[in-house]
Amino acid sequence: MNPTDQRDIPLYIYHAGQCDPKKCTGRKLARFDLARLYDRISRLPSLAILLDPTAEKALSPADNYKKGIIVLDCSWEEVERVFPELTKLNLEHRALPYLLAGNPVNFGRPFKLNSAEAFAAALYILGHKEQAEKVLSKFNWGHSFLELNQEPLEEYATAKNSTEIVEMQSHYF
Ligand SMILES: C[S@@+](CC[C@H](N)C(=O)[O-])C[C@H]1O[C@@H](n2cnc3c(N)ncnc32)[C@H](O)[C@@H]1O
Repeated sequence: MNPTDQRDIPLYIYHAGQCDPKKCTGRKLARFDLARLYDRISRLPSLAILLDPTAEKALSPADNYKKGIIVLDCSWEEVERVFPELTKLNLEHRALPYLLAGNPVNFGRPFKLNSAEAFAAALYILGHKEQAEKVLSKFNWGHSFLELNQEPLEEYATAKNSTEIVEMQSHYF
């Protein structure tokens, strides 16, 4: 497990402008200064981790997160089109392991997390549990995400590497 670094990990959102601004969890995090919002790809910090549901490699505590974590806030219908466009950037693409959405839109659906849940899951796996809880505290469904996923999140946070995370997730299918 990573030694827990008490400093918050920088969180970035690339906002593709495809969702209802009133319901967008990424915009809400930016309003609370918990994440920084970008609407231009060129501004994204290089070498950061990009949470990409189409990535081949799973996020694990072995990943270097010092440059921050990026979420791409776009419509789920656009995911297959938009993520490949970002492969030209110098980012570390990582998928999250099996976890259930706790938000009312996709409640109980595996892998289909919203932006706030994706950040919280990554933070938890990387040993930044307090920051994960701070992110989720801004949403009235936030506790559901942690309750639904407590056991896998705790287990994933002990993994040595991506291969181990992939093995672990098979316990929850
Ligand atoms: C598709 S957007 C939808 C955002 C939603 N409209 C909202 O208001 O939060 C969710 C983003 O969270 C991240 N994400 C969600 N589930 C993921 C997974 N299983 N693996 C990696 N990233 C994931 C990705 O960056 C993805 O683009």
